[in-house]
Amino acid sequence: MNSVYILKEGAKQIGIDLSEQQIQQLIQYKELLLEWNEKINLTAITEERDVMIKHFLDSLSCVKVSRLKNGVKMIDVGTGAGFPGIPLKVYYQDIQLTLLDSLNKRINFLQTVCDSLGLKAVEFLHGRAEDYGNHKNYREKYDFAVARAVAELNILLEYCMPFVKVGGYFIAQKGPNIEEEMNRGQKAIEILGGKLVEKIDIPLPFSEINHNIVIIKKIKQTPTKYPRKAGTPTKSPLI
Ligand SMILES: C[S@@+](CC[C@H](N)C(=O)[O-])C[C@H]1O[C@@H](n2cnc3c(N)ncnc32)[C@H](O)[C@@H]1O
Repeated sequence: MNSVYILKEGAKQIGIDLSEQQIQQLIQYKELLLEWNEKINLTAITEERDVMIKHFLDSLSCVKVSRLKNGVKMIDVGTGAGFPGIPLKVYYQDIQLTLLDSLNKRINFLQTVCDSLGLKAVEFLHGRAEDYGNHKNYREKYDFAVARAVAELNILLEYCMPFVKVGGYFIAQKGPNIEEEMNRGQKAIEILGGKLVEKIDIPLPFSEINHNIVIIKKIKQTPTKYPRKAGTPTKSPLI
């Protein structure tokens, strides 16, 4: 199976159609990812097939969140090499996207990708979620915060909920078997002004693995003492 086939068919399995242009943008992204990965550490996934499935299709599975649509303002917290933010931007060309990561080399890579793919309305932030979450230009300014593979839910909630407007959503992309992690996150959801909406169990195309998407709605403002200073959410997670 070649990459184009995997993307086209995998997208159909998720329930979306990718245009020729979107396929070409993702192929170009894959080329840049593998090229830059030889110089800076971006991903441990280097087989083309795995990049298509475990990075691109997995990121695109967020489209299962019915509230996500063109026009929204979204921040991807701890985006790394751009997941899930960039594949979502390729699909919903009109979202206003902010990509945040604490590693500057990754931010440089993301700027190159967005320039090369012609993706507009993307903002790049280098720094820690705990610092930007307290900044007036970013706090409670987003319809959606998304994050994949950054931290356990109770820590991740403290990174992400401060960015979300009241009435907006936090989407956490998680692996299989997350019941315990969700139990440990209950308290943090409440403290930070959230309400669990649903957990969607999603089969990853061409794979045996099921992934989960946890959707949390922000129902009231996050108390101003959160996020605590950089490093504290990891050292003493809310429980
Ligand atoms: C394991 S990588 C995952 C990257 C990407 N989301 C993915 O799914 O492939 C975690 C990323 O989160 C970033 N990160 C971790 N803690 C962070 C924080 N407190 N603020 C901003 N970025 C953070 C790291 O620099 C790293 O790039």
